[in-house]
Amino acid sequence: MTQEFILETRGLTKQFRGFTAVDDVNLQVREGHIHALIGPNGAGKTTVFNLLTKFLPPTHGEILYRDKSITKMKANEIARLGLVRSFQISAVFAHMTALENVRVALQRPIGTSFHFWKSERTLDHLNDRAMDLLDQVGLAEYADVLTVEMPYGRKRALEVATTLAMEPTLMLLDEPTQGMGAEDVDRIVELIRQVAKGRTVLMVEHNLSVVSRLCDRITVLARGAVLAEGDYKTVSANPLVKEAYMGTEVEEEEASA
Ligand SMILES: Nc1ncnc2c1ncn2[C@@H]1O[C@H](COP(=O)(O)OP(=O)(O)OP(=O)(O)O)[C@@H](O)[C@H]1O
Repeated sequence: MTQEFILETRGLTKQFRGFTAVDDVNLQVREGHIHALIGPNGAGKTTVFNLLTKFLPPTHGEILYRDKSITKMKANEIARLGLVRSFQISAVFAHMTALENVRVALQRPIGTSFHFWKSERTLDHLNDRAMDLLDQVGLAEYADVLTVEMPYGRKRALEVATTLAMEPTLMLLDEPTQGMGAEDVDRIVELIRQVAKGRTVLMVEHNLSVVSRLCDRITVLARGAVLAEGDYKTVSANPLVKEAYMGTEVEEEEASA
């Protein structure tokens, strides 16, 4: 039994016309952890995420969620199980307010079932729940602000709120601090720490300072394969990781430490 792992991959492989983008990856994500997937550009991180969230079918291998194979399931089916990927900003409606966006997310159908907010609860309940989610991500004061008018970092927080609306057990975050200034990064780090309470988070993240502050476990990918795994101290001291990151973030991190 491997109950302690909420998500596992076994021999996960993706080939694009003979090019192996993901090569025999065995990933084990422990329940309750914040787990990062890192690696240099082109390492296969996004492809792994796309395989996990059913945007792509694997060429070989298996994906298990709580010990059950989800390899052949569709995106909406795994969302119903609680495995939810944070939506990109493009999926947030620019000309709706923050509150309206969260309400839409709460009413989003997942497969054949609807969130219970949709049918049985009154609009007031829906508003209360949406406000509660905005509050959780520190956006209460932005409730009536049009999304298009919100600063970038706040839009990313809104994206987290719309993901929370799907009631994830395992939340997949795709580069949550990408393109952010230091102040927004700090805010998002704190936000992820908050929302990770009582759930598992798997994130692709380039910012190694964020990874070192947040993550319990890190898997390093290089050329599609797992290069190293462990806590930040262990993987950042690994010579293979240093070599893969030559001239990039790990060295810069150390220089600024
Ligand atoms: N649809 C596709 N068709 C062909 N090759 C692809 C496709 N998607 C990804 N690749 C290739 O697979 C490799 C891994 O790409 P991927 O985007 O998963 O890496 P990544 O680690 O997310 O990189 P980055 O950090 O730059 O986002 C790259 O060489 C990429 O060119």
